[in-house]
Amino acid sequence: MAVDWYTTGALVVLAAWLLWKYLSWNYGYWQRLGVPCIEPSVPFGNFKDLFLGNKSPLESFEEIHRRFDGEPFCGVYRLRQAALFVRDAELLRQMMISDFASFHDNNNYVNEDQDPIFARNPFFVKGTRWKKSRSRLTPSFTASRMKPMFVLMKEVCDTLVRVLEQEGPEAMPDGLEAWRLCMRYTTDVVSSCALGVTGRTLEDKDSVLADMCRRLLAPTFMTNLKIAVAFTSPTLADVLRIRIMPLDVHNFVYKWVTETVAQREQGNVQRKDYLQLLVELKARGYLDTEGQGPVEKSTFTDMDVVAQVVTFMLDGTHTTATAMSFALYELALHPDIQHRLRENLREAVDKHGGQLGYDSINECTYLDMVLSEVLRLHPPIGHLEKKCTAAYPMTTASGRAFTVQPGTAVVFSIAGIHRDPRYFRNPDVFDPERFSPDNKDPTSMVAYMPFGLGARTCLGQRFALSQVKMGVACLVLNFRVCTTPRTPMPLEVDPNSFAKAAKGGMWLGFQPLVHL
Ligand code: HEM
Repeated sequence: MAVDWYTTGALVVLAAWLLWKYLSWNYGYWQRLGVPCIEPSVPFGNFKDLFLGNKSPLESFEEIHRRFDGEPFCGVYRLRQAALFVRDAELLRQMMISDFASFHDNNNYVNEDQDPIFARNPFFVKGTRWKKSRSRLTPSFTASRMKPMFVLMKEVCDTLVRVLEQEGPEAMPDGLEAWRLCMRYTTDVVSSCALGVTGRTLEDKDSVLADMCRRLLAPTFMTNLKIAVAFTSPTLADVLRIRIMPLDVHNFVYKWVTETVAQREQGNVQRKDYLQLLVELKARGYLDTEGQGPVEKSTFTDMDVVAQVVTFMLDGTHTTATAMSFALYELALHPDIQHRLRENLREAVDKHGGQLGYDSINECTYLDMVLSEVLRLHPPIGHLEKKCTAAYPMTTASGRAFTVQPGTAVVFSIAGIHRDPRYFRNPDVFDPERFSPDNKDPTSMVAYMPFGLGARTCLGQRFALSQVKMGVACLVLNFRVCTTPRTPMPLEVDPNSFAKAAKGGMWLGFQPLVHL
């Protein structure tokens, strides 16, 4: 049969044109509403560098925040999806706190069949299911339930010091990669506080547990790509059967947690840890709210227990290891601040019988100031994405009214707001004094949101701060943290990182202090 080249050519051109039309048909959306936006390009919209793996999500969103200087919000396109990008801290508070009913869902998606564990993480749960899950878990994170965990954290801190006394000097002149070190610490703290088991990842950095925790949300180009596709187009994610958690990691954690639960149930073992609360929740269907409100009974399965342990393992290790390693980095770069912190910590510890723990940590205001500034300059979660759940009227800067339609993604850059000179003077400078109780500027405090804002604010904030403060305090009290020839200066963000990470690693030296 003779090939009709004209017809074939015409069909190819038509198919290409239809594809181009399909990918770009939404690109006039913001212009039509009079919302300022950047010209998008097929097929990536305004996120070409993110999809090609040249920039991390944190940097991509921060860059857009900077580009729209003077605008309270703008429109962006990710692939074909039109999203409203909010740049104004007051407006964000209005939308996410006062008008929460219009934005109660996060703009994310995981397929429940492919990722049953992630699908139960409160971060991914939507609507009334989220409300139920949040109220079921909130009692596990009260201050009174956190206090006994300081004793467990201190045990891990002692191991950290012991291990570092051996590894630190051996690793010179390059020093140690601080994120991995902090990840070993946070993994051991979380294993101890959440599961009541000794993680031993500090003693054995190549342990299976350390590997599994790192891979729960492996910072790779493929992970970022899968997340970007799933968040932008759930239908495409379903068709491609996208799974975010690797299958071997899923199988490992499921077996590990259910076996531990069975041991507790059979042996009637009682411990004061998070898993015990979940076992109680599974048995009774509710947790004691310590007088905080009425209790509602619900079914809590083995998969629910596994999912909540993984939520703790994932959210409790990666973000906190990031915060802790950036704190050590800034302290290495600012020896004067490190010295002052050490003096303040010594005073607080002396005041409490030489014990590093709940009381001395809460006593040390300067530690709180340093950490607050670290979380401002280096928020581990650089941007957030919400979904409009009820039509929301707005007005452009030029006075034109429009409505944010249900289903529209509403995004904002925490990193961008935290470095916006409207809210923080000399925003790129590391200066803990901003958070001194006498200096706190109310305008800055409105814009400070490392743990998010509103009813969906981070559930583990108390635990996170306790864990990072204990880790930083024990290191500063026992070592001089310093830069080495391999320390990244200036620091470049790893384009594959989801939570902020330094490209090439965060190399730092730890010189043991002589205690007289
Ligand atoms: C420095 C460490 C951490 C940072 C910076 C951080 C930050 C955040 C942020 C920005 C959000 C989104 C809040 C929003 O949507 O407004 C969030 C949510 C969440 N975080 Fe954290 N987090 C940290 C540690 C932890 C820890 C240790 C846990 C658990 C033990 C945890 C559990 C959660 C959960 C369950 C949510 C979802 C809450 C919901 O949607 O209801 N986080 N976190």
